[in-house]
Amino acid sequence: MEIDRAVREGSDRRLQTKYRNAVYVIQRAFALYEFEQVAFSFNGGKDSTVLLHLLRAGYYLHKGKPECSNGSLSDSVLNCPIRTIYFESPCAFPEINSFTYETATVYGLQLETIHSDFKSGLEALLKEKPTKAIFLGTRIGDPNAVGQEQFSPSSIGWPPFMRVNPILDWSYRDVWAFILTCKVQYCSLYDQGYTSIGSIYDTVPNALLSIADSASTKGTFKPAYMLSDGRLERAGRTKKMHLKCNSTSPNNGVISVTSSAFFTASIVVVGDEILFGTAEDKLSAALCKKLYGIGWQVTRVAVVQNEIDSVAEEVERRKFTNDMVFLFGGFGPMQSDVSLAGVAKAFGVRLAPDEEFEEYLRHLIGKHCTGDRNEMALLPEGITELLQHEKLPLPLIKCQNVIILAATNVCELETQWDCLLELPNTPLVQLAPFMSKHLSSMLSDVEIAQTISKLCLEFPDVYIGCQRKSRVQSLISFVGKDKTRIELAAGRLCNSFPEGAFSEVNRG
Ligand SMILES: Cc1cc2nc3c(=O)[nH]c(=O)nc-3n(C[C@H](O)[C@H](O)[C@H](O)COP(=O)(O)O)c2cc1C
Ligand SMILES: Nc1ncnc2c1ncn2[C@@H]1O[C@H](COP(=O)(O)OP(=O)(O)OP(=O)(O)O)[C@@H](O)[C@H]1O
Ligand SMILES: [Mg+2]
Repeated sequence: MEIDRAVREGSDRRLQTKYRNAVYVIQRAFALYEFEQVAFSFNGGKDSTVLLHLLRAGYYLHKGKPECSNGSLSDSVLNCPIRTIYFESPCAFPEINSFTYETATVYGLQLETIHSDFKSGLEALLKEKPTKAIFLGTRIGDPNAVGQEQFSPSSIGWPPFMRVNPILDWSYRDVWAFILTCKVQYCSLYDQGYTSIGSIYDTVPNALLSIADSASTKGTFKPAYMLSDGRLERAGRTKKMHLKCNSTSPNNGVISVTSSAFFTASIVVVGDEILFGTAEDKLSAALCKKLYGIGWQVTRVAVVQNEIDSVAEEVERRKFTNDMVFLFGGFGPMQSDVSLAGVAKAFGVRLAPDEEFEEYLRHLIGKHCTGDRNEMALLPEGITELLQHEKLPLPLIKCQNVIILAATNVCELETQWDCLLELPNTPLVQLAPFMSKHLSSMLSDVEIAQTISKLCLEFPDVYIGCQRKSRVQSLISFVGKDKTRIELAAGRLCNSFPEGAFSEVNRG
C-alpha cells in the first residue's frame, strides 16, 4: 500500500514511530468495534487529511493485505469505505468544502453531511445509526485536546461514544512530514499561508509566513509546511469574540461585528508574603492600568498561597470566565515556586521538560544549572507556547489563555508588557479605549444613592461607581467606551440636583 511503503521506506525515524503508533491505534479500534459502528470526522483540514490516509493504511493492514488474483492490490482495499461525517457550515471556506467533497469521492468515503452544530448533530446521528466510536484528527496543543487520550469517552453532556484520536501526539512538523512524504493531496489553502483553518470569519493566513520584502510580493505567503515553529500554527486564528457567525441566524451566517467588543482578564498573584502582610502587591495594580489602557476589563484580582492546589483552583476557574489570565509570582527554582505545577494541574496535563526553554535557561544561568535536568525547564505539556522577544532574557510562558509574567517589580512588568504588545502574534488585542468622567460632590452617599441606582438601570453600558472620600464627600465615576453616553449619564446626574452640587475632577 503506497502510504505504508512511503513511510517505511523513508528515512524519517520519528515519522515512522508516530505512524506505527497511530496505525496501531486504528487497527485496535477496527478490531474492537464493528466497521459499521465507527465513523470518521472529516473536515478537509490537514489533520483530518492525515487521519484519512492513516485510516486507509490501518484498514488495509486490518483486512490482512488481500491481493487480486493477478497479484496487485485490489481497489476495494486501497479505499476505506468508512462512514464519514462532515459538519458543513455556511462559514466554511469554499476551498475546504470542495476539497472535502472531492476527497470523499476519490477515496470512496461514505460521506454524511450534517448541517447543525457538533453536539445536536451527533445526538441525531447516534439516534439514527448506532455509532460506538468516532475517529478525530485532534492533536495535543489543540484547545480541545486537553485531558484527552488516544481513546477518550465523549464528555459529560455529550451523547455517548468513544473519541479515537490516533494522531493525538503528533506535532505540526509530523503532520507535514507525513503529507509531504506520502505526497497526498491537501486543501489548497495551506499553500496560501493558512496553517490551521477555522471559519472564513476567524481565519487569515499566518503572518509568520508572509513574504513582505517588496511591493510585488506584498500579500503573498509561504506554504504552511514552511512554518518553523509549529506552536504558532494558530497565529492566523483571530479571536472569535469579535465576530459572530451563526448558521441558524436569519441573515444566514452573515458577519456581524460587535462594536462594543471587549475582552476581560483576571490576575492571579501567587504570594504567601502578601497574605502575611509583609509584602505589598504593586504589580497587579500596575497591570490593571495597562489592561484598562488597551480597552480590556479586569474582572478579578486574586492573591493565593504558594500551594499547587490554590493556584490550580483559581486558574481553572478564571481560564473559563476570562479571555486571558495573568499570573505573577511562584515562578523560579525555589520549593515554593509552584505556579507552573498549578497551571498544569488546572489544565489536567503534566509538567514535561521543554528543550527550548532549557536552552534559554542555560544561557541565562549557565553554571548554576545543576544536574542534567533543570526543574525550571519543566513546563505544562502540550499547551505551552514560548513568547520570545529580543529584549527579554527569557521568553514569557503562555499556556493557552494563561500568561505567566515573571516580573518581580513594576519596571520589569513594564518591559514585559511592552514586549507582549510588540509580538507579531500578540495575544493582547488592542480594543477601543475606555473613557471616563469623574464628579466630586459634598453630597453624602445617602443623598445620591437613589439617583445613581436609577442611572445604572438607564445606562447599562456605562459603569457608574461611587467612591466615598468621607461620609460627606463622594467621587462619582462614569466609565465606558462611548463618550456621548458617558456625558449623557453625567449630565443626567447633575440635573437631578441643585446647580453646583457636582464639580468635575481630573483623575489622569
Ligand atoms: C465528532 C466530534 C466529537 C466531539 N466530541 C466532543 C466531546 O465529547 N466533548 C467536547 O467538549 N467537545 C466535543 N467536540 C467538539 C470539539 O471538542 C471542538 O469544540 C471542535 O472540534 C472545535 O471546533 P471549534 O474550535 O469551532 O469549537 C466534538 C467534535 C466533533 C467533530
Ligand atoms: N466541521 C467538521 N466536520 C467534521 N469534523 C470536524 C469538523 N471540525 C473539526 N472536526 C474534527 O476535529 C478535528 C480537529 O479539528 P482541527 O480544526 O484542529 O483540525 P483540522 O481541521 O483537521 O486541521 P487544521 O488545524 O489545519 O484546521 C478534525 O481533524 C476533525 O476530525
Ligand atoms: Mg480545522
